[in-house]
Amino acid sequence: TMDIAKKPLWLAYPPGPPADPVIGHLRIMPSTDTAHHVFYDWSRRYGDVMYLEVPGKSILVLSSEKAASDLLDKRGALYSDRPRFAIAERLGWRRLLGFLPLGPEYRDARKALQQYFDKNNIANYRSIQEKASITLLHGLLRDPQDLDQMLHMYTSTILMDITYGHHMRSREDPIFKMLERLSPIFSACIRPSLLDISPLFEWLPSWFPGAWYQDFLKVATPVLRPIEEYPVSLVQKEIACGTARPSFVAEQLQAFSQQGELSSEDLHEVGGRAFAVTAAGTETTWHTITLFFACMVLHPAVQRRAQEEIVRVVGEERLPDFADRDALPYVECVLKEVMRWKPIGPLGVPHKLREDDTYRGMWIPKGTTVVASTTAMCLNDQKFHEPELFKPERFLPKPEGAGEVLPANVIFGWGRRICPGRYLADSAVWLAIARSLAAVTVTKAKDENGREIEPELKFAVGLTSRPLPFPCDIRPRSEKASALVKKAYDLMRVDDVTPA
Ligand code: HEM
Repeated sequence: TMDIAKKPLWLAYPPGPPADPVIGHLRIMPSTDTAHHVFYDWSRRYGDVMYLEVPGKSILVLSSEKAASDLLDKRGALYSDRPRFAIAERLGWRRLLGFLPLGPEYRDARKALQQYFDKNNIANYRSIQEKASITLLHGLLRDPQDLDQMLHMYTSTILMDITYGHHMRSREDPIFKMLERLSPIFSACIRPSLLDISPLFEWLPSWFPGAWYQDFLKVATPVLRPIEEYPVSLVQKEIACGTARPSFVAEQLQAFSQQGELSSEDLHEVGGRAFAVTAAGTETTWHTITLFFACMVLHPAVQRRAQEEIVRVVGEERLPDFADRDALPYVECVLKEVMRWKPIGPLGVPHKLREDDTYRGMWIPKGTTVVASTTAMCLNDQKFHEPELFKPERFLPKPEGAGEVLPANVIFGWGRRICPGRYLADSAVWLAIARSLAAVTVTKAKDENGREIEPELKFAVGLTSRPLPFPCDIRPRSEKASALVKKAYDLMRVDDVTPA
């Protein structure tokens, strides 16, 4: 009501679907797993700046790059706050960078992460990624049916090493076991609940309709404590023994201890910053690579063309490396198209508006949740021809391709909140893609009668859209390729057991 009082009479709210009195769009508000599609459909009717209201919340949905950049980039000082994520808060995740409201705590944590994962620092993490990629390829050749878990292992290995200096050697690693239990928790974290409307609903019994979160919180909370605290405690011990490897946490602990004895508050802060990396980086990167494999199963001609490019440019005596990247334009197109075709962050992460604002003569009240729809931007037929189709050539320059462009913002977000892990994500995904193309060929699996199984791609959608495991057949691309992988793997194991 305060908002209405302040709104000048001559300004209207942005358009949106018809609303009911009092409850606004509550009856038609889509569930989390369909919201990206429904918002996209609505945007075709009501435009790229849409306004929705439910009790306790107003939502602005931006469906074009122009609107997202005008507001989230150019007016970043106004549009970079975060709405509250009630479930995440109850889990003790209030401090995670991605969920933190603006303020000194956010500013310091953002700065630390941004520096560590800065474009110029990413080169330092190449050998970590290369080793993880060898383990991945070796695994693909040995246990091809475990694709999904191996890809999770690949991104976890990289992030655990960079963040904690922790070497994950096997899937039995206690930290990997903890990470595996996190996935279902992440997806529940942003499910709308009565808690979004009022914290008073905290006292509802779990049998009450809509109070699903009570049972969930009971199960999830004990899973989370150790994953935030245990890896940091390992680094502390290693620092004490002088065996700590360089890592984000080691650096942070050192920085904090320069200001005096480490307090438990400091440890909590470092733990939170580190866990923010795990939480935001592991699954997103993993799901992107899973989606790549799905695309290759569905589009054998694309896979063949990318493999031919690699053989032509890199040869068969070695695996592709970061230095080859610029010489592999088609592989680059494949990576982009995987990110565009079914974006794994279908609605990005919502921002929040700090002050009343106006845009194109429309009124947007303070406190509005602002969603930049990645899905709508990726499906924009003004920018992408036949946007529903998986067509990497669209990104090749004309006349060979369509000369289309995928701005990094669309995938990695906007303004001050843009993903600080985007350079690492990009290089980890590229390496997995390029090396997998070099080492293996994926095809449709066959049933017992030898008939090909058409994989049906399904997604579990929360904050991210996770491609569910699908049947496929993974084989060495050639004898030579598999020998290369085996040799690299054996060399790495020798290095691993040889004292430095
Ligand atoms: C393909 C993989 C990835 C995708 C698609 C992705 C995408 C995103 C998006 C869309 C956002 C929200 C930006 C906004 O609010 O406008 C975000 C935030 C974030 N990402 Fe990523 N990300 C990926 C990988 C990573 C990695 C590897 C890391 C860690 C090194 C990371 C760390 C973060 C953090 C900490 C935030 C919160 C930033 C903030 O609120 O200030 N992400 N990411």
